[in-house]
Amino acid sequence: MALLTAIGLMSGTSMDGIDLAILRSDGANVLEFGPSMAVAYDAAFRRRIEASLETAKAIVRREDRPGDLRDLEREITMRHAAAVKDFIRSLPSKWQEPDLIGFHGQTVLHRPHLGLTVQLGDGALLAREAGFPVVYDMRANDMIHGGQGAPLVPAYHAALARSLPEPYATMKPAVFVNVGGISNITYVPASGDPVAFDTGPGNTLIDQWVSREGGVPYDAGGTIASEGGVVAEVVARYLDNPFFGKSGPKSLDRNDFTLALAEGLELADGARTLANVSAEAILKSVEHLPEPPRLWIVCGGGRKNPHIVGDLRLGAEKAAAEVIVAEDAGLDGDATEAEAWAYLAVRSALGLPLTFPTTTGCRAPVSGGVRADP
Ligand SMILES: Nc1ncnc2c1ncn2[C@@H]1O[C@H](COP(=O)(O)OP(=O)(O)OP(=O)(O)O)[C@@H](O)[C@H]1O
Ligand SMILES: CC(=O)N[C@H]1[C@@H]2OC[C@@H](O2)[C@@H](O)[C@@H]1O[C@H](C)C(=O)O
Repeated sequence: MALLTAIGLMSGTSMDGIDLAILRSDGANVLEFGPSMAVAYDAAFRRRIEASLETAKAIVRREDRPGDLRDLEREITMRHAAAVKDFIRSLPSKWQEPDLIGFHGQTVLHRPHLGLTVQLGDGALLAREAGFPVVYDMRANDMIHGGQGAPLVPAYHAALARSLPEPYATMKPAVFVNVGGISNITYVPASGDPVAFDTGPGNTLIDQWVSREGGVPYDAGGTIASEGGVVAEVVARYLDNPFFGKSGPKSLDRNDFTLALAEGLELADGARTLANVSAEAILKSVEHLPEPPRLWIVCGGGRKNPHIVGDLRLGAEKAAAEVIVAEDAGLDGDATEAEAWAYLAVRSALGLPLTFPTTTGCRAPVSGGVRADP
């Protein structure tokens, strides 16, 4: 089978910037990992993207670009192009000629029940600017085939699960948790298909809270939360949401959960309580899994919040499961999603499925993505 080298670009729901990674894959396994990089968005640009989520609510057809969304799409794409050029310049020579770029774009609207998902990102412009073929718009085809359009990272998690080091390789079922803006999980059994769905708020509520109440973009190292306590009634109110009672496939829009239920808390109590909400939301997913997991592998920015990981560990230990972060298994937890988009670009180029009935609810395994050549 062909071996392809791909760069993956992810700008997720946390809207904190662009993650980049490069790898070589045959579409089934990753044969070699290259370096990764992150480019942070400045605060003003992050606010502009945040504001665009409001504007995007007017979108009816996915090609609509109300207000300044067309300009913003161009700006996002040009920032990705600059990031790719910097990344390639920084790479050892053996990585400098990628076959493909996998481009996620910025999700500004996700309405799975309407079959509508919108990622701002002009793949043709990126291909021209970067000078390499681009695979983009990877969620749309899944929706056309009855899927939620998210999460897409499970195909990659399943590949990672096949190459975990001991003792983790044999600890199945294993669950990969991506604690990004929203959290999502991939359940990998010893045999059979992976099961995946979004599990609830990840970092978004914490970020919004500490930004509004404390003027900082995120609770670095969970230090703000360390000064506070969990307010159990608030956690209970969040977990009362009907979303948690539904089995998968299911996916969330960034704005499906808001700070409304946390209003009135002190800064530190709010940060601590919302970290607990993130952990409890993940633990609740066990109700919808075929069997209780033995191992949780935490990826995404939220693994750096010791309260999220600590609360998850406390809950998991009650069910005799172990919680590790990506690095414990030799993985790069900051780069996982960017790697996933590189891997998915390779699968798209080879015509392999990106999503499955058990991960997004599509009617049959389907490929996806649109290719743009320079
Ligand atoms: N040192 C840290 N301490 C605590 N939290 C952190 C730290 N670094 C990052 N984070 C959190 O992680 C978030 C970024 O996570 P990540 O990059 O996984 O999100 P994302 O790419 O938007 O993901 P997704 O697409 O899955 O929503 C930040 O907004 C912040 O809340
Ligand atoms: C529509 C959209 O962009 N969803 C994101 C978001 O962020 C996390 C979660 O919600 C997940 O469903 C998805 O991203 C990951 C990377 C995915 O598709 O696997």
